[in-house]
Amino acid sequence: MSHASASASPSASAAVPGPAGASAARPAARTAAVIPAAGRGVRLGPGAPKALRALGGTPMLVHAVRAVARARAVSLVVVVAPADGVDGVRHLLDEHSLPEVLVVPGGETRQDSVRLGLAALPEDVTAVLVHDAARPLVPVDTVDAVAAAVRDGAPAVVPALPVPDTVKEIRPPERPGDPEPVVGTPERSLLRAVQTPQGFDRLTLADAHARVAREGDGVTDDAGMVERLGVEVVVVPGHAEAFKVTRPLDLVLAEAVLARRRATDGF
Ligand SMILES: Nc1ccn([C@@H]2O[C@H](COP(=O)(O)OP(=O)(O)OP(=O)(O)O)[C@@H](O)[C@H]2O)c(=O)n1
Ligand SMILES: C[C@](O)(CO)[C@H](O)COP(=O)(O)O
Repeated sequence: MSHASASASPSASAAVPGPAGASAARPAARTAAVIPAAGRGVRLGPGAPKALRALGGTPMLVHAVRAVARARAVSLVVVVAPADGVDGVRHLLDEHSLPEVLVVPGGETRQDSVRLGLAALPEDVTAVLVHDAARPLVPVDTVDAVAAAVRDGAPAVVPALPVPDTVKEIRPPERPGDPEPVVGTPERSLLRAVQTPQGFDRLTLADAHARVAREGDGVTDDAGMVERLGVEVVVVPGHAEAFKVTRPLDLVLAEAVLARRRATDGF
């Protein structure tokens, strides 16, 4: 990401061959990253909001911003902060030499926060990567792979890994506390555990969010919203270190991964 100002810049244009081989002006792709960071981190346990919890002495959010900003394709980063914590997050990013990152207030759900982040993007942004602050250790190669697939024309891209466990589908028990009846075992070779950043053509993602907001329906990831539009989502390889810090044990693992990186790579 360039260290120029994050404010909107005039659209660049590139001459590209049209369908009949003629040359037509098309806006050059400008890729932004939206980082939802407005969650409380209830599953991680008591403490500061999850994105502000320390990992190797640095807030998780700062790791996540640096991880996506390292990608060459990303020219703008928007952080979606807790609505009552925008000034604090602004200050934190300034302290960590990230003044060019935009900070906007988030909403009640992840879906609301992503929608608010999208609304803050300048008009010339044509591609968007949505990345959880809670995935602070995503390798830059994964970010690059997602951005490249969008640049190559995929309207929606998810990084994902095969699922190591056998997965059961259950039916909610009739009485809370009763054992859960198993209703099926999906074919594991066809399952993928989905990570972030998820990459999108900007208009496709905005349409998907508008539709889900209208229908008042919750979906746990952005690609799931695009699927509802009937638009194809494709998978690129994810990475084991792009895991989400959700529960206390995840933080132990993240500290270990970071310590190993610092010992071997120097950061
Ligand atoms: N209202 C919300 C809820 C979540 N998120 C963000 O979405 C990402 C993935 O969500 P998750 O891991 O579920 O975070 P939390 O909602 O904070 O966790 P929990 O459900 O345990 O409270 C996180 O970076 C989180 O900050 C957000 O921006 N706004
Ligand atoms: C977007 C996501 O990280 C993809 O795995 C995930 O769906 C977020 O879910 P959560 O319910 O906010 O943990």
